[in-house]
Amino acid sequence: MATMKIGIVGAGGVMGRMLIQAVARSDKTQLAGATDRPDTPQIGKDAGLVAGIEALQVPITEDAEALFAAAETIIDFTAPAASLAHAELAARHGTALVIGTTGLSEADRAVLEIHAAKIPLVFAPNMSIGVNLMFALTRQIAAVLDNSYDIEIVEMHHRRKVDAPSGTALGLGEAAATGRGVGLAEVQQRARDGHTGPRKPGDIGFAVLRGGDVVGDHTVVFAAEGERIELTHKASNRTIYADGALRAALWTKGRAPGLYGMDDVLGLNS
Ligand SMILES: NC(=O)C1=CN([C@@H]2O[C@H](COP(=O)(O)OP(=O)(O)OC[C@H]3O[C@@H](n4cnc5c(N)ncnc54)[C@H](OP(=O)(O)O)[C@@H]3O)[C@@H](O)[C@H]2O)C=CC1
Ligand SMILES: O=C(O)C1=N[C@H](C(=O)O)C[C@H](O)C1
Repeated sequence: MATMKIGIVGAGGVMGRMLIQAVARSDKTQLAGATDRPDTPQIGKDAGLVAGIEALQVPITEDAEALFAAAETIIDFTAPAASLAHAELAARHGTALVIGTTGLSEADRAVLEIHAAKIPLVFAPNMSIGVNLMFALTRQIAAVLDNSYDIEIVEMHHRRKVDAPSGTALGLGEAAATGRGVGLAEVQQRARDGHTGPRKPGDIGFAVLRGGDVVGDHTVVFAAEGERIELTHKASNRTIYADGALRAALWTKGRAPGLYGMDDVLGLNS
């Protein structure tokens, strides 16, 4: 069976290195190339050595144009502006794209939608199986419980994380709002401070913690008078994200253009 040629952008990042390891580990994929931001010390180094494995004879370059021309599918865990630039390149080259970057605005998502008219593009704030099941469970529970159950979403991540709430927390908020048949924008409480007054029925609240090396913890709380349901996911290893992204990349083969999520990849919609 022919292996899929995968390109990794943001190759020197924490997830970039995990993705290089995952591509090298799989017998279904080969590393077509790897890029990072110009001026980073990783440029010119071997992608395998940067990822902490054996040399792969693939240097990390700053030439994204060449990478998008050479690869069948690109995996991007970088930063919002970089992911938008990569989506434009992917659409121009007809290269499938998997984006795990979080912190994109509504306007950014609309831009992805435009590029996805030309290529299969999988975009998901969390590539793990567990969290994607938790999205579905959150939607189901929220559809059953009325506003006497207050929904709060708590997340904790490592001290390096730059966006808040996490993309996953916002995804859980979307799932809860969808279950309740409301728009998240109308009911979200992204932060509380000072004399806030009592909680409004129907609000969906967020609380964010940052510290140490926490990979990613998420809890959805449904709290009523007399009882509380809590759904919790704790990531202890980033391979769940890298393996999920690789699964998404393989899934794009022969797929029609469009903007897809991990629920499509995992068959959670059928
Ligand atoms: N969907 C999911 O399952 C998951 C999503 N994430 C998300 O992935 C993203 C990355 O996370 P993480 O790996 O921890 O972050 P890092 O900061 O470690 O890595 C990001 C990498 O992208 C590089 N980069 C930035 N701009 C560009 C550019 N224009 N071209 C090429 N490379 C660029 C950075 O370079 P430099 O350092 O020089 O700026 C860095 O190497 C975050 O948004 C995070 O929330 C993380 C885990 C799971
Ligand atoms: O930055 C991270 O590390 C993570 N980001 C994603 C998010 O914002 O939800 C996914 C995961 O929680 C790890």
